Amino acid sequence: MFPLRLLRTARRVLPAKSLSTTGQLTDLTVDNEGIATLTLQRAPVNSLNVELLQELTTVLGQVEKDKAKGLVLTSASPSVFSAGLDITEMYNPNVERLTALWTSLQDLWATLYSAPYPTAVAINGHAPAGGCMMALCCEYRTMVSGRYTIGLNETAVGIPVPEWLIGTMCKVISQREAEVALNAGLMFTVEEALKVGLIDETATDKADAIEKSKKFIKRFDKISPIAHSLTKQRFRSDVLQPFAKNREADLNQFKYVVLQPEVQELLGQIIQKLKQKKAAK
Ligand SMILES: CCCCC/C=C\C/C=C\C/C=C/C(=O)SCCNC(=O)CCNC(=O)[C@H](O)C(C)(C)COP(=O)(O)OP(=O)(O)OC[C@H]1O[C@@H](n2cnc3c(N)ncnc32)[C@H](O)[C@@H]1OP(=O)(O)O
Repeated sequence: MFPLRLLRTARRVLPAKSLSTTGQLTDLTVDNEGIATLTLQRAPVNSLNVELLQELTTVLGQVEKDKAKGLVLTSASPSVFSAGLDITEMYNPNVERLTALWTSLQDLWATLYSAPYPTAVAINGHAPAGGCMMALCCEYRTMVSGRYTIGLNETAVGIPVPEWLIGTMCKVISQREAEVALNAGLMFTVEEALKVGLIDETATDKADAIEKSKKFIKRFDKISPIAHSLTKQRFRSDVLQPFAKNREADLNQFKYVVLQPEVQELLGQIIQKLKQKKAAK
């Protein structure tokens, strides 16, 4: 049996104003064709803390409920799509908050990865770790050309990559490319990302990236929503189903790893480095 939420029967085209909302950390607008644009706006780098993760999942639920034609994800920052998980949430953490952080990340991944509507991302800047994760969940990736990087660098910050995220990456680039990159926490330049297929096309700027993303969403105008959502589900179910069974173990492993003294030391060093970099600017 398929989860009921995947049986998407019709898309509604509502006037822009009826669906648009602005949360504190995100902005949702819907154009006249019914395409939703969700913008991350947690300055300065859209790092994913508990509140941003939860707000994103709530807004995605609203996009689904309102039957938008599709979703474009982007960021309000001029040079960063998202810096990934908020490192300060993992350093000397309160364990309850650490639990909420990982549970909220799991919720966001599961909701975006299994979204029954078409999804595209306009990556307008750096997209390390959790930033790359959100991009990988979408069905189409456009990235603005420039000196930006994208990739899953978790091992570089002392965190092993969970199986569901490895699975998500291996659906997009070859297992060989993924293994080489993830084991060493390598980041890709825009050109490298295009070459390995991590992104689908480049864009000249954010407006161009959004336009290209919308063009992708419009490909589904003549496709039955049920045919689209069930086919998407079938492609992704081998990653989604084991994840659903192992959520608790995944959470426990994350907490165990993050609380190791050597990981705490590494996170402290990264925070220091980021501070020094800022001071040197
Ligand atoms: C089975 C086992 C389970 C365990 C599995 C666990 C995890 C795996 C999977 C996925 C989850 C995701 C994990 C993560 O996302 S970890 C986070 C990794 N992120 C990074 O390493 C990015 C670090 N940041 C940067 O590289 C750069 O900031 C940037 C994004 C390239 C942007 O550079 P720019 O020059 O534009 O800005 P600054 O560097 O000057 O930064 C400005 C400002 O933002 C602060 N900041 C940057 N990144 C973060 C961050 N990730 N969290 C919190 N804060 C961040 C930085 O300190 C500056 O702050 P200031 O107060 O000085 O203004």
